[in-house]
Amino acid sequence: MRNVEHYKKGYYMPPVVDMSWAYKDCPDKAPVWCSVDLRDGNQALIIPMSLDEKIEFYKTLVAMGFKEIEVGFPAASETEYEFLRYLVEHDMIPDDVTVQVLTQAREHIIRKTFEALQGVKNAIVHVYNSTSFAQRQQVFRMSKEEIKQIAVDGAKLLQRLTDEAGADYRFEYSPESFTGTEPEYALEVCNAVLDVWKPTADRKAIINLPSTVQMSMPHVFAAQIAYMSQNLKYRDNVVLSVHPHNDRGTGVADAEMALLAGADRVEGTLFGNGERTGNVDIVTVAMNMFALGVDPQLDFSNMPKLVDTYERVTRMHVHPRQPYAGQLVFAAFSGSHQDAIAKGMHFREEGNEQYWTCPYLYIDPHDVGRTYDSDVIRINSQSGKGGVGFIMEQNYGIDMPKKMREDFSYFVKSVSDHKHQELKPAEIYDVFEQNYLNVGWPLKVENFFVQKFGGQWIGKILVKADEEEVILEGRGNGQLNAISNAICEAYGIEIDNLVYSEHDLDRGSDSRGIAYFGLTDKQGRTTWGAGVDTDTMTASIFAFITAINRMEGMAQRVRFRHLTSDPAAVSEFKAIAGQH
Ligand SMILES: CC(=O)SCCNC(=O)CCNC(=O)[C@H](O)C(C)(C)COP(=O)(O)OP(=O)(O)OC[C@H]1O[C@@H](n2cnc3c(N)ncnc32)[C@H](O)[C@@H]1OP(=O)(O)O
Ligand SMILES: CC(C)C(=O)C(=O)O
Repeated sequence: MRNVEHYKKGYYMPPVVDMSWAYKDCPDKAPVWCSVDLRDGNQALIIPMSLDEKIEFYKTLVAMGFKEIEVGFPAASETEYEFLRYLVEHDMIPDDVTVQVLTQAREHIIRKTFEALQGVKNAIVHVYNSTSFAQRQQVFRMSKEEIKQIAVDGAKLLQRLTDEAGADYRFEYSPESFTGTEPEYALEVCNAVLDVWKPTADRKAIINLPSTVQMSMPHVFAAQIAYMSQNLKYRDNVVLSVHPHNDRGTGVADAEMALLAGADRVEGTLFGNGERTGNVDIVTVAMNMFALGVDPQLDFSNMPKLVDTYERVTRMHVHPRQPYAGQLVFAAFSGSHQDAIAKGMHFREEGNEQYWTCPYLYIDPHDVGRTYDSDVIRINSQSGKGGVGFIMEQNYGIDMPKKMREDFSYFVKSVSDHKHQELKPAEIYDVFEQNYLNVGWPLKVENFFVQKFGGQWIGKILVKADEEEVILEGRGNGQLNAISNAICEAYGIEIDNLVYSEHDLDRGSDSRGIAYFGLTDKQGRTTWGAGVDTDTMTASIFAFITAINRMEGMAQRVRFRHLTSDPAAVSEFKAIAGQH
């Protein structure tokens, strides 16, 4: 790459690097979650949310179980200010929910923020200033002492205004751009702020460490968090929070490793909306816990609805591959995956496994409100018999013999390949119907009857062949055998092997059955057919005729052996068969 020499590591390792947290495999309980969708997420939108949109999003967050919600930056705009006022005036802050507001460490902005807070019972006032080397050098052009003083002055003003208001607000401080700050200096600033607030067990302070811009691999961030966690003053009375962004695409890893390294709280957004590449995606972090058997204490059981609300109010889109939430994240198109999933589902249905272990599906799609039918097994030219069979069985109750599934799946594959598109269950059924079900050309069954004489069955079948109605007659040791012999003898068909099965399609007195025939000729070529009728014998004959009709060269055979029957005999047959 050109210009690589323009880059260097912009982060700082802590003076003591403790990696012992890496021996833990997973957080053992949910952290405190704080949604910053309405602030950090909102400030990153092309068109920030309107009042109504913020209200809808807020209600969604409360319903999901968020207990801490950063509702905005009240000093930023009228909408932000009005939104908080609306929540207060419409009594929309449940007792167990704390609203959080963000403010720069500047007096007039803090004052405006407090104005907006009037009447709020449970609030967190979140004050920040940037501490990084680059911001000190380029933005503020201030010394470390001067930057620390901004934080301390801001902390003092928060305390004073809270006392004046007779309120019980909690406080949060963020050394913004923490990841570009020397850890010892970040610690010094945070401890100076804590010395102002003197947090107690019943009024803890939040120290929030943001990867405002991600700069390192996640384990480095976690080492920084471990250092802060181990060296912050008043640690027992401090809630250590992280606020990862996603510039390196590892926001989730930052959050997860930080939790192992000592963080108690995570600030993030749904689906990772936020500045640039976004904030950490709380959905993924929480669902990752869920998938390891740890209750995240947030409700994602209707993910499609959540996605819909989010997309509508933010005008952002959830990527089809977004973990747990994307349109395609449970979809299996490829044959071997479908086969394994279908078998895994059967294994589970048989009551074999207490835990979710289905191959290729990390979690049960039902747990996030998705369905197997439309979300999991999806059919295109990469699909195989397992998936096609699963769709036919789940949607239409059609349980073909194994080899027939294979035959059918190649058919479906090729239709999808030629159309160059995915096939929906109804389209797959159409392919089945047109090619395998009651196919009536070149031979069409008009009617039949069978009678037993002595030990033998005599079958007569009236078929339409080449526009001619013909009666065929055969004998056999069973009813079906007599009819099939009638057809095979008439057209010189030799069958080497035969597969037959049938099952009910529906339940009830007039339920239909489906029969399947696989016929293998002397050259080893197999054709398949299915027949549906309320009468099993009729369904079987339809299936047989379909399989015959699908044999190679059958049309020529019918034409070549042009058979005729006396019209009087046909009328007589119809009359007799009609009585049966
Ligand atoms: C990483 C984050 O996401 S932090 C949150 C960022 N979010 C936002 O900024 C959205 C809302 N912000 C706003 O609407 C506006 O910035 C306002 C209303 C808060 C303030 O507006 P303004 O005063 O016009 O401008 P602006 O934010 O650019 O202020 C820059 C000045 O504040 C100083 N400043 C910036 N942040 C801070 C801070 N956290 N604490 C103290 N001073 C700060 C800058 O050094 C600069 O000082 P200077 O005027 O002496 O050069
Ligand atoms: C205000 C702070 C926490 C922030 O949004 C950031 O640093 O990303």
